[in-house]
Amino acid sequence: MLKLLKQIKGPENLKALKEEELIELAKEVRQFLVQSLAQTGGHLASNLGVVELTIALHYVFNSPQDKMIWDVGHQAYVHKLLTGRRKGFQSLRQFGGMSGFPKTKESAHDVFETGHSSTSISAALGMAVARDLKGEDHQVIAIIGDGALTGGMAFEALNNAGRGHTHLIVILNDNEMSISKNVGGMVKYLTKLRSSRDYLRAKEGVEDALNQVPVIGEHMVHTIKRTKGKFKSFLIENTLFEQLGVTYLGPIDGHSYEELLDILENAKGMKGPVLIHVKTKKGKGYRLAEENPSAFHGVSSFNIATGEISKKCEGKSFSSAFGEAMLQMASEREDVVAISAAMPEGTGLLEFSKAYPRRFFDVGIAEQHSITFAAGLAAQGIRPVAAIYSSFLQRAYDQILHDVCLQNLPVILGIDRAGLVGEDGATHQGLYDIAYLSSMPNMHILAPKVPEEVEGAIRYALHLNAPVAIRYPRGTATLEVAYHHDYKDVSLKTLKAGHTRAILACGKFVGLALEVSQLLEEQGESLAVIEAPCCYPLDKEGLLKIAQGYDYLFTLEDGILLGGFGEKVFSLLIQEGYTIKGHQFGYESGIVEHGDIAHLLEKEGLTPQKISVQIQRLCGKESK
Ligand SMILES: Cc1ncc(C[n+]2csc(CCOP(=O)(O)OP(=O)(O)O)c2C)c(N)n1
Ligand SMILES: CC(=O)[C@@H](O)[C@H](O)COP(=O)(O)O
Ligand SMILES: [Mg+2]
Repeated sequence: MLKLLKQIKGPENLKALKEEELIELAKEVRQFLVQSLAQTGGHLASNLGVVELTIALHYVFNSPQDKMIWDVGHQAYVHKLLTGRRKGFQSLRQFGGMSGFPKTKESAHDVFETGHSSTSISAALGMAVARDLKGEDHQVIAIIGDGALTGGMAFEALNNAGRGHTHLIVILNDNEMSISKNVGGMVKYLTKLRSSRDYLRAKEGVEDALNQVPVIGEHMVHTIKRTKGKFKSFLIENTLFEQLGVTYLGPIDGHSYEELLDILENAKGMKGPVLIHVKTKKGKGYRLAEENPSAFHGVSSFNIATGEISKKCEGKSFSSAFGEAMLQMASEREDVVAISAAMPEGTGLLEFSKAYPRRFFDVGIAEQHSITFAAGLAAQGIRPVAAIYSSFLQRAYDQILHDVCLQNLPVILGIDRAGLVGEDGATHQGLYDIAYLSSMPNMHILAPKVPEEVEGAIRYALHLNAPVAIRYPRGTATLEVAYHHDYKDVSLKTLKAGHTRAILACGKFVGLALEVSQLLEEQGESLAVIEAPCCYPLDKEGLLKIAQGYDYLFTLEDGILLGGFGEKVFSLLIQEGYTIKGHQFGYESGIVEHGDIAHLLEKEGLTPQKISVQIQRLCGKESK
């Protein structure tokens, strides 16, 4: 059982294996990944696809002297396994356990942290230039997927790399998949490269060898044998990459060690930037994942035989409510269109994409573009709704400010995964959106507290005719129907009366505020609960009434405190000449690591228990 894998405590043990043993090792790695992730959950399909590639990389290169940068980083599990972290898989993505992404603190082999897409080539180029400036001698390798290559930054980096002579290696892992099927012109181009035999021509060090190989026919595949070895890869000239100044090698079979070891060994000695096009199969080796890679992209624990997911979301998620509401809006208004940046499943827009293919736009992993594209649509009278996860929307800060808000264009942002997302960790927690959006002119931020309010929020946003962000969290939330409202107006709403003290909350955390109030009530204390359906701009009139009616005001938000909702509340009160005692509850630190949400909230002091104790203390009372 896992005879070879168990011997591997680091890349040196891998290097001690014979080439023939690598095939068996790949089997063991796949077996381990499926069994382990069936328990813990994680990013399965992408990792199953890069088993041979990662083994070959660690066989040929010397990590950590040679630097490997994993784009997105969700496919770095095999790298973790080969660099002494097998035991860490027991606690993968759990609170206090091993991260699902590369982490510099976790291992010297993780040289650059990722989580968001399309950063690897820029970082690799920076590291390669630093190496040359410092007179060092090592390799820098970026491993980027075809999905991540749809992100503009990857092209900015290639463009930059291509104009210089800095040596770096870019591995393009092409499995024709993003989370869903990959989309766009680049994908078509890669497909053409995968199948084309017209371009084949030898290049660089193999040109001499090529001259000695008889030309079999203009359109036939040239097998190029290197004098020193058995370099059988195809070298295609005039690719887009070549024209940018990056040597293109491939495409090769990413599950064949013969091809992988050969090409990696050769790429080491080449000059300038080199891109190796590697074809792989997402989900390889686990039939269910091969057949449906999207379903096994990111999973929670599952049954290996049936693929059935064990932890199901109970109740309707905010994302599904958003998807349903968008279907409804589209049926009512012809001007409504939906935009996704490579996340139609995650954002609940899959049905919309099928029902309204002409009004649905998956732009790839291109958040920046998605927003300016939406601005263009809005400028011409269309009503675009772009559904993007909170943390990925950070990519589009200036597009929202410069292209949408300054022109006051009616672009609606469906900000999914706002607040804690849990297991994906620091790179993915949606903590910053209120802080950065509320400083933008003309922007409105709505925060439905239950999925049932999402449709009302979209209707209200459409009626506003201005930039509107609707933020809602991962998963679901439930509250008694009596607390729901229909977003006909966004004035502050008192959900529960109280005297002297009030808590003002927004979004899903309104539920938490109600729990705090309940707990205090059980101790004979009162705390009024007030909801802000719109976190920004604030309902000034309503807020001034609160300042007059209570001695203490507490705010509660599922976001970072610095620049957040609470800060805006207290700052407005100060501006208006009011002083009120109180406190802001939210995330004090800008970094919240991975783990299940319950543990994270406990650590952040955001449980009913901890908040109520804190409130009592701040009011100079003992908790009972
Ligand atoms: C900026 C950003 N947007 C969206 C995502 C969500 N996301 C994670 S992996 C992924 C697909 C990546 O596809 P690819 O790079 O081809 O890797 P594969 O999963 O196919 O191995 C997406 C869209 C992200 N991590 N970062
Ligand atoms: C790696 C990545 O960024 C995505 O796969 C992300 O993990 C998806 O998150 P959800 O599971 O919340 O859709
Ligand atoms: Mg891919």
